[in-house]
Formats: sequence, structure tokens, C-alpha cells
Amino acid sequence: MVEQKMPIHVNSEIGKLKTVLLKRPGKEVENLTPEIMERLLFDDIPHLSVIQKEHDAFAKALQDNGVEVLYLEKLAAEAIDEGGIKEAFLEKMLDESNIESPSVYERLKKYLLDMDTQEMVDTIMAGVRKKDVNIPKKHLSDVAEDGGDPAGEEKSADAYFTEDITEHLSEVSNDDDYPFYMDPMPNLYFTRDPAASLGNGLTINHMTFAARQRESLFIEAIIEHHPRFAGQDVEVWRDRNHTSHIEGGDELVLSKDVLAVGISQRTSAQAIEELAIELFKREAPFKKVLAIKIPNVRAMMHLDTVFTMVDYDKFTIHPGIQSIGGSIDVYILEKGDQPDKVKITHKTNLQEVLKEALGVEELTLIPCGGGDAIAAPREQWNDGSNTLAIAPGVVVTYDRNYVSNALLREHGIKVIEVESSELSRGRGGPRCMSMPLVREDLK
Ligand SMILES: NC(=O)NCCC[C@H](N)C(=O)O
Repeated sequence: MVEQKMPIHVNSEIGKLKTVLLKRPGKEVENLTPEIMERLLFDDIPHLSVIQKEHDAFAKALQDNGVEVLYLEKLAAEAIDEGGIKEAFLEKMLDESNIESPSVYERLKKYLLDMDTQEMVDTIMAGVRKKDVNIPKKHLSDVAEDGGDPAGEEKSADAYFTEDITEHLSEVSNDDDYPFYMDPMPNLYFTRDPAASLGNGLTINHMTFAARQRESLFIEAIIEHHPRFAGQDVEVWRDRNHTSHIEGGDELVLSKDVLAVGISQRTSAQAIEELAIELFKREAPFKKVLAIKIPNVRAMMHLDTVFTMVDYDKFTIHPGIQSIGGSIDVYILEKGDQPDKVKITHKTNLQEVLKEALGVEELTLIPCGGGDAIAAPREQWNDGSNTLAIAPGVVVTYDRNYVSNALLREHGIKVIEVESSELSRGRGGPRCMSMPLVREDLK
């Protein structure tokens, strides 16, 4: 088989993993408070030094198995420097950071531009605290963005444009004011979601919640400006300038011909149809897209939280996605007879659809937590179904999901466990924490 030189080359979920993109959790996961963590899609606040230790061990487990590990934060800074786009990138980031006041915008821009590029990237990721930037109050929106008039007295707009306004605010300011000009991005270590490698290209995703939408700006900059990717014929199948939502946790490359995409809390049926039309129109190698409908709930936000491929003919599955009779709605999308149309076939037997799509006689669905009434939902909550295959029949999983891990081993899968006390608090597992860039083709 000819060795692939493409910077992105992913024709399966299980081919030997050669290169992967990670993000080491940084200050952003500590910039969470109980008030904001739910909006920022966390269920608890990780202990920074421990989550970093766990993440480093995850990276090492991959390296020990021959995987080249790249870091998003490093590639982003390199891309910004190589492309000479520091100011343009920052403006895009600020434009999407919900900053209403022109003076806050300008001061933030100066504050961040004065940093060297890596520090700027790390600071944007971590979030910018109001206390770290000195911004004189000139506009009504400056006042409003600092929490309005905390004294609660009604004043005309003119009253704010006085010279002693800063002094007045500092007199009445209190610790309840919203602490950030730019929100932290604690979900960045889930590199799987803002983009997804499909074949020799990728989708750069418009994500569902505001908490994550800026994340794909980093990957966009990398693809456009990092010498490893720019000018290397990387296909952008879908960019981030769409209104419909799609996230990488829903995008699975079952084979060089077949994709599976979850219709989920994060990925809409419309986005999947748009992607399928684009792939077929551009003669991408994929012939079929299986749209698999999963429940619209937080615990199962993406298809890969309930369903991952572990071998040629084996998948993990969370029994909670099947109806009582075991059925699941699957829609098979194929090229239609007009360029803007797809042919859609509805099926309900996932196992049969997968057998046909993969051309295998037998197919095993390994239930998370063994399907037990307690172990299954508990281990699914901590990503027991979210395995990262690094070769056919070899997966990385969280150590805490011992019931699922034992069952995988019983099915002949080699399981490499990583510690997960803090990593799991963000509600994602090894697949969520990794964006494969290159996998060997399957024989
Ligand atoms: N593919 C995945 O399931 N990623 C996990 C994302 C967890 C993150 N806290 C989120 O809610 O988006």
C-alpha cells in the first residue's frame, strides 16, 4: 500500500492512528464558576493540575503506541505567525466574542496584540478577566458590560458621561459583576468537535452553543495558514459559515465509502443533508451517509457518546439509544438524480444497515456497562461508549468504566486505560478528546 503523505487522511474509524490533534487543558478549565459552568457545558470544575496530568498521560499512551501528537494551541500560534494574520485573526475572534462596547473592543485588541502570539492564543483560550484589562468608561455600553448600574438607581444616559463615572463605579462595584470580557473556552480539549477529518479533507464546524462556536476559528486559521496544511490540497467539505449546526462528535468515518452522522442535540438533519449533497456534488469518495437519530439529551449529546467503532465488525453502543424493540431510526443518504438532491431510505435495524454498509457477515454491538440498569447509564455518563480506536481491535478508554472495559476485553479488544477522574468532568471521553488527522488505510 502506498504511504499517504496527505496532512489529513482518515478513511476509517479504526485504521492505525498515525497523527492526532489534541489540546492540553489550560487555565480555561479553571476559569469556571458554579454560575457559569452549565452555560459553558461543564458539570463540575476540574482540578487543573490533575486534569493536565491525566491529559499528559493520555497523550503519552498515544505516543507510546506510535502516534504523532500535535497540539491545537501550538499549531494555532504557528499558523497565525506564518500567515501574518495576528490582527485579522484577533479581530475575527473579538467580533464573535459578544463585545458591544467599542472602547472595550479597542482596549482588548491592544491588550492581546501586545502579547507574543502564543501568549495571545493561550489567553484567548483561557478567557480574559475584566480585572486584567484597564478600560476607562466612556460609553454607556462600557457601563452596561460591567454589570449596569449596580446601585439600581435610574439615571439618564447623559449621567453616565461624566468624568467621575469610573470612580463612581468602583465605589459601588461588587464581586457579583460578570468577571469576563471574553469567556473562557473550557471545551477546547475536546478537539473532536469543532472540526472533523473526512477522507483527505475536513468539515470546519458551526457548532450549536455559543459556548463553543469560537473554537473552530483556531482550526480554520490552521488549515488556511499552517504550512503543514495550507496549499496541500486539503478539502474543506464544509466551512464554518453555515447557519445549520454540525459537530465532530457526530461525524464517524465507517469506511472509505460510508459516513455515519448523528442527528442529535448538536447536529441537525439539515446540516447532514447539506453535507451529503456537498460530498456527492464534489465527487468525494463517500457513497453513503447514514444519518442515525439519537435522543436529544445532554448525556448523549453526540453520536460518539453512545456509539463508537472498535474493530472491523464491532461497535460499542449505549442501549439507551435503542427503543424497546431494539430499533433505531437510520436514514441512508445517497446521490440523488439531481445535484441538489439526495435519495433517502429509512431503516430501523442499525445492525443490518451496518452489516450491509461494511460488507461484513456478522456484527457485534457491545453494550455499554453490559446493559445493566445502573452500570450502563453510569458508565455512559462517564463516556464508557466513547472509545478511541488506535488500530483495529485496539482502543483507548477511561479506567473508571471497568464494566464496559471488561466486556470489550471479553470480545477480544485490546483496551488501553487512562486515568479519568478530572478529564471526565467535561462530559467527553478519549474519542472526544482527539481529532485524528492521519490514519493508515485498512487492508
Ligand atoms: N464528542 C463529544 O461528545 N464531545 C464531548 C463534548 C463535551 C462538552 N462539554 C460539550 O458539551 O460540548
